[in-house]
Amino acid sequence: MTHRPSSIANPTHGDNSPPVLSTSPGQLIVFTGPSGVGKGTLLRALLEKHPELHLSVSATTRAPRPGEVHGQHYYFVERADFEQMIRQGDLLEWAEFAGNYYGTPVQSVTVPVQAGHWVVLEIELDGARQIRQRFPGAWQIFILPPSLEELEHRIRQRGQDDEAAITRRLQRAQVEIEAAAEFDLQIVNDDLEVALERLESCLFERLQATPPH
Ligand SMILES: Nc1nc2c(ncn2[C@@H]2O[C@H](COP(=O)(O)OP(=O)(O)O)[C@@H](O)[C@H]2O)c(=O)[nH]1
Ligand SMILES: Nc1ncnc2c1ncn2[C@@H]1O[C@H](COP(=O)(O)OP(=O)(O)O)[C@@H](O)[C@H]1O
Repeated sequence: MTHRPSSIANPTHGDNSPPVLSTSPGQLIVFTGPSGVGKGTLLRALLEKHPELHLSVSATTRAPRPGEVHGQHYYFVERADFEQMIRQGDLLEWAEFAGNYYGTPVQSVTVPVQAGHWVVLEIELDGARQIRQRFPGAWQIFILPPSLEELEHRIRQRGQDDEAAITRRLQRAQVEIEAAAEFDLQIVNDDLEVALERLESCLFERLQATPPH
């Protein structure tokens, strides 16, 4: 467990509840699921078909992977800067995952949602729980792997993480999967096309009533 400065409050750790916020006139959609399950792959395919969806860019202290671009995949920041963002209230939610901080900048959500857009967050379990408290109107989707063996296979064949990072991700995966029932919708990402079709149909059926601007 990484040292957490005592002045940094995290809503999932029993601190004062932050104010409840509205997703109107837009929509807020949260994607959660264990590392390696295929969230990024599914989201890329969804956004290609539906460029009207806005993907929120998170801040992280993780080092960039080859090909990752600052401001596009993540805002890559130092730990001290991230902790300052927390203190300043610049993050809607944040969590530590596999030894690094991850968080959603307030502006990445409030500006497009207030402009009437549909905003997608791809975040881990602690963060999804914080968003559920702050935005009761958000729609939360959990992506499941067909099995833990297939999940490990996908993380390994992606070839992006060292052995220690893989172990931390797999340990956390079991905890996250146990929380899947908390979410509004669960989708098993076995066959990618089937999962994408289910995601698309559920998403647009559910959100049709308020189309994006
Ligand atoms: N709470 C929170 N989690 C995030 C955020 N951005 C990314 N994550 C999650 O952090 C975890 C690790 O992400 P990453 O290092 O990119 O690894 P990957 O999911 O294995 O590709 C994943 O579960 C992401 O969904 C964020 O802004 N807040
Ligand atoms: N349905 C699927 N079947 C087989 N492999 C998949 C499927 N979905 C994703 N993958 C692969 O699994 C690996 C992890 O996917 P990724 O999207 O990076 O996961 P996440 O964003 O959840 O960490 C990638 O190599 C990706 O190509």
